Amino acid sequence: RPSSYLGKRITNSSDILNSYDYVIVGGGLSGLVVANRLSEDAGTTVLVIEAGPFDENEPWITIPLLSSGNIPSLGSGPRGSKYDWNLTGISQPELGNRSVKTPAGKVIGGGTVLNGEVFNRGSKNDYDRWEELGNPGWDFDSFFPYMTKAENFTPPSAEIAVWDIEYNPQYHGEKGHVHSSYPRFIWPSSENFLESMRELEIPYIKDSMGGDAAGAFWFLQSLNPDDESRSTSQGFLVPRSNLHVLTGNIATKILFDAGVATGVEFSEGEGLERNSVSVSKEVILSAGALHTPQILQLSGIGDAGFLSSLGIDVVEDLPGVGENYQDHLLLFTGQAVRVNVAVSSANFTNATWSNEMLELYETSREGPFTTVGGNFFAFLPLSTFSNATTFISEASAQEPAQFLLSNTDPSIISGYSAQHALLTKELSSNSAANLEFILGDTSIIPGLQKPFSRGRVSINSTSPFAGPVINPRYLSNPLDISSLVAGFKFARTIRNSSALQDIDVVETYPGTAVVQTDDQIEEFIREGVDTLHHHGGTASMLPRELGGVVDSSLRVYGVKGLRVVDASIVPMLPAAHFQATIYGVAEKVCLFIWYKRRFN
Ligand SMILES: Cc1cc2nc3c(=O)[nH]c(=O)nc-3n(C[C@H](O)[C@H](O)[C@H](O)COP(=O)(O)OP(=O)(O)OC[C@H]3O[C@@H](n4cnc5c(N)ncnc54)[C@H](O)[C@@H]3O)c2cc1C
Repeated sequence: RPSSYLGKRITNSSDILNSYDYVIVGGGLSGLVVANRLSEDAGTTVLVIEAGPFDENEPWITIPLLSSGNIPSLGSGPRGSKYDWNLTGISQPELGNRSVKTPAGKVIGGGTVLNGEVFNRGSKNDYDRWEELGNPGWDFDSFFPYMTKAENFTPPSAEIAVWDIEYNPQYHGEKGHVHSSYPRFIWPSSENFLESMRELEIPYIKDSMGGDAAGAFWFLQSLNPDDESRSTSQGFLVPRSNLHVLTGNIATKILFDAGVATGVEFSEGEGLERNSVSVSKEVILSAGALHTPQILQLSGIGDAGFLSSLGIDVVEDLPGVGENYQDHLLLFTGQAVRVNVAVSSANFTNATWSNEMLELYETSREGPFTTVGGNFFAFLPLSTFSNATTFISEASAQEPAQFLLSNTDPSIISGYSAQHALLTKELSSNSAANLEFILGDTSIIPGLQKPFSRGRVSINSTSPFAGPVINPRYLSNPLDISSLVAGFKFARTIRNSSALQDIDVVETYPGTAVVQTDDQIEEFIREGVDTLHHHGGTASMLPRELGGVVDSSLRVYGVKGLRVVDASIVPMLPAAHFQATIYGVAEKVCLFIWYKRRFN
């Protein structure tokens, strides 16, 4: 990782130009990808405004295992640190009124500095749905080249390849700026997990990155193979004199003149001076799925009645802003297990062993610290682990509107109904995953991939420093808890496979005697389920009559000179961890921007 950005780095707002061709709000994953492409043209001026600072290459960010937060005795990495917005959602009735902490990167690189480094893509069908919802050019085949464009793939080394890790070069890019590679260490229990999948007749996928991702596979990490350190979107910050990066400043609103975005207002913090910068071509909003709707609403774009109730002048009545929120849900507490192998992640409770392994990493970049705690997982269609017919009849009997908040605009109900129909159809698919199973030697964890529940992110104050109100509405559609209950039971089936019994896998928590019946499992899930940090949908790319906020070129409806480019635009989550997809979204939008520049 570059220890610092060598281009024009600005901390004092008086040092920026009065006007730029493009101003990008948010220097996270998407913002930096767009900044890179736009500034390739030396005659184009680009400013990135980022609320957070540059990080300082702290070991709890760069060392994969330390930063993953997956081994409790090694700390929680950057989560909860000064690089985190430290947000919390509002209390959730379906979770026993628990509020869920929602980490989000407040740093150059955004979520890519905080994330768990899992780098994978969904199945073809996951993206084809985006086009089916009315977004031409976003089917898998059209979108795929942009996902690979961002990637800098390194094939598995000879020592790793002996684990049957194979790859198809056509599924990867080699010229992008985010590294994807396999760590130099394989957890010994992975072999048993691999064998247990074979035993349960789950397809083994040699390379899941090309659109066939329903099965079990080794996963890539966003990992720089040169020094086995975290690879972030900071790699896209190529030093150029026409690319300026202003840190430590919060964008407070987008400025409009007669419906055209003319600039951005920003400030170092509450009670401090507000400054502004003009823009001659476009404002690109890349503040992430939790902050983008906040900035839109503060700028007068959102549901007109709601904005007026807060005294905000309406620039465009767009009820979809902040709606259609989706997240993957993970049962982090899962089933804690104990494996009987000499080298397992349980060994980290032994400080001597842990220090030896850290030294191994520091001296030769080898050993378990190169991993994020596991190497292998499975993304499974519903029929693999449950009776899909029951789910299909329950979903078919649902009236979608009943699962949204009572004050939901009719356009959003139409959009959700269209998504609900696609989700229902997928319940019978063998090529679309419904749940993910993270297979590690301290836990077997199910994660919901195709949520039927939809939440909302909004403001309740006109202060840009107040933070968004996050109402994820987790499990508000009961189909989601049913999937997780079935997944919890299947995790026990995996554990009981003879391949895992060969290493004496024992469930240590919650324990079969304590949590046994469906009701008990359900209660256990409600008490423990957590965010998988894949927030999306809050400025969805959908037709306007389906509650959309941006069109298929990611332009905000009804105004000129403003695009949203980040996880907010994803209309339905793919069954995959999110970053590899979002890198593709940010690469793809540049095509539209270039096209407009050349031909308009
Ligand atoms: C803890 C955690 C773990 C994760 N684990 C994984 C994983 O293992 N694998 C995976 O694929 N994905 C993972 N993700 C998800 C992935 O990192 C995100 O989906 C991705 O970063 C989203 O990119 P984005 O561009 O939408 O937003 P971000 O990367 O979040 O960038 C948004 C940027 O905008 C800035 N910003 C916000 N508001 C303002 C404002 N008003 N003014 C100026 N700047 C502002 C933020 O500070 C931030 O830098 C994880 C995320 C988190 C938080």
